[in-house]
Amino acid sequence: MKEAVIAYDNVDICYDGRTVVRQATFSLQPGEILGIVGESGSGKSTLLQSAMNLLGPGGAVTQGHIWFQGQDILALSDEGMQRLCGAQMAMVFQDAAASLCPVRTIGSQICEAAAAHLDMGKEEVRRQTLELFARLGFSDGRRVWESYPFELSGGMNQRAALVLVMLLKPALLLADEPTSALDVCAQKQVLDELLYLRDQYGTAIMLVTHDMGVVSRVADYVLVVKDGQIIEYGPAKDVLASPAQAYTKELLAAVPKLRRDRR
Ligand SMILES: Nc1ncnc2c1ncn2[C@@H]1O[C@H](COP(=O)(O)OP(=O)(O)OP(=O)(O)O)[C@@H](O)[C@H]1O
Repeated sequence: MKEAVIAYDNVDICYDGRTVVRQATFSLQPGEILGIVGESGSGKSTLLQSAMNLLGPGGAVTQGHIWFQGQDILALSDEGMQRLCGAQMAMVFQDAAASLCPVRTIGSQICEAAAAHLDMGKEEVRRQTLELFARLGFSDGRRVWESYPFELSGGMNQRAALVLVMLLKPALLLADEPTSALDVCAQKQVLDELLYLRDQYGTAIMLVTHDMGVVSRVADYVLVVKDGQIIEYGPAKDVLASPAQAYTKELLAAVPKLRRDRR
């Protein structure tokens, strides 16, 4: 078995002394997509944020280890963490525009992020980005490159954020509800981009979502969190076909018809 891209080993996470995630243990191999589901406040985002040391001042991992490609990330210095973030571990959020700078074009933001992590000139970054835009079916890639985030739809901003991730080719993408704010059409395009990222670059993806339909479409494994505890974890096809926990059945009951039409 290959080394895990990321492995949580008996992890507890607290905010201001209150434990909100308990004994989390799971791992992802290269190219695997893990769907993380559970009701609001169950600890899904906290799990993602802990991998990037983004818990904020009141938050801390108080027990266990998080291993990234064999390195104990909780023991990394700030510089060590900064080297990992972006180049090897990237994150996308529900509101892509909010994570982009409002007063700079998509193109200049892609160039800046690429300059921080890639040995590539601006012209080459532009060429590769426009090539990816074209391959991913953007109808007018040049316009997107020259646009400010507010000039684009939420779906287009999310897709552009994922193209930046594709340039960086990280080993791990943390995706926090990347499709929740989008209409059905944009949702499909973003899911297709996640699959493209995984298939082309072998990126493993931790995907937080409320939507079991999204899980059924792209996830290889599913992790169900309730009140900070993992209550079910296994191959998506098994968990979706015969959930062991009543709570998972309830989540599934909210989806009228599940389709795994891409796999
Ligand atoms: N910065 C913070 N400070 C204090 N408590 C926090 C902080 N962030 C999250 N929490 C608490 O931690 C628990 C888990 O929150 P988290 O955001 O991880 O849940 P979630 O499953 O991602 O919810 P949602 O689906 O609504 O985004 C909640 O009780 C929440 O109130």
